[in-house]
Amino acid sequence: MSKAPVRVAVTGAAGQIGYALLFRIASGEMLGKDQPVILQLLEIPDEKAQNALKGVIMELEDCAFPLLAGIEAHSDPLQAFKDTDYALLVGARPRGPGMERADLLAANAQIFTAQGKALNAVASRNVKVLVVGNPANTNAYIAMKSAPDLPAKNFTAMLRLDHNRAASQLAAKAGFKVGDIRKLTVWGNHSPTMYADYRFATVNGKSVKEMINDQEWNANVFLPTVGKRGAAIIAARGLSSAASAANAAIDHMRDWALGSNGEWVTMGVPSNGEYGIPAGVVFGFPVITAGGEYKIVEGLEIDAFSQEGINKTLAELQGEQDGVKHLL
Ligand SMILES: NC(=O)C1=CN([C@@H]2O[C@H](COP(=O)(O)OP(=O)(O)OC[C@H]3O[C@@H](n4cnc5c(N)ncnc54)[C@H](O)[C@@H]3O)[C@@H](O)[C@H]2O)C=CC1
Ligand SMILES: O=C([O-])CC(=O)C(=O)O
Repeated sequence: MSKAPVRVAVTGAAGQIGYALLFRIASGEMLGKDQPVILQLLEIPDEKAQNALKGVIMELEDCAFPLLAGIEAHSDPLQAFKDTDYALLVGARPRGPGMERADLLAANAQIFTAQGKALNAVASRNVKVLVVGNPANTNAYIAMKSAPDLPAKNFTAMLRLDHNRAASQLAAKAGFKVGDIRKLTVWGNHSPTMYADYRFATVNGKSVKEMINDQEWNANVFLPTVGKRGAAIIAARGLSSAASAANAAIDHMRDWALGSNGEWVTMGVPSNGEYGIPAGVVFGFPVITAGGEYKIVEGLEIDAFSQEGINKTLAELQGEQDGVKHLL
């Protein structure tokens, strides 16, 4: 018997990530090739954006995806989030050339307060929320705080792009297939301060750290390359990453919904105090997912270099949170 459709809300649906994301959700890449979906798309109440959204919907129709059970266009989050099972909060103001992420904080805080409240009012009580729009961790924190009737654990931020970037850099350096890496993680904020950590990573049972054996490369090449990759793409393309961001969003939601088969993945999730991260801070952690739930991998040894990296990204996140306190 075929499954009942689930509702997937996507904000910023007419933007560049939306354009790389919606077709993959509708084709079953996110929730499985047997799971029909209803897309509930949100754009700002602006004629140009709403027209662009109409065009995207025409293209979705023209794909004749068998799993696409319905498409809705909205300009009000209270309608877009009605009964939604999954919410991908992409819509936000992207960073342009020379712009710092901190500049985006105030503009985006307003958006995520309103959207958190709307989710609280009308979404499924089990809604799984992924925040992509930057600053992603803090926006997820704002949405979570604005939705007191929903479980805090259901609010997550996207660190998967950083994770995937780190995996590719390591594979290129050590000469293994990127899909063979296990036990990689990225701690902290989705920003240049993130701490990508391959101390536990293995390829076919062999330690990646031992394969590379180059702390100077780790500190002075690998970490800055991964941390500044978003800016490098903006400098090259004149636009921020879109296809790779959409791909990471698919990876994040797929693994959360369908399980990671015992493997580690990185998700930005509210801390329960693990690794000394204060409770409630939305932080990148290694997690294992199963049965629609994630579990933070605990008990990993944190050496002095890693502790310094974690402290730095935590301090940045706490600074961002302090900056929005008055809005919550
Ligand atoms: N977490 C991550 O790893 C990454 C995050 N990003 C972030 O994702 C966000 C989206 O990026 P793009 O799609 O490239 O931007 P874009 O500017 O192409 O599209 C954003 C869309 O969101 C819409 N929007 C703005 N405010 C909205 C609201 N309140 N409700 C609904 N829709 C709204 C805009 O009208 C626009 O169509 C940006 O904040 C960007 O910085 C981008 C790459 C990676
Ligand atoms: O850097 C940006 O503004 C876009 C982004 O989050 C990324 O590519 O990681």
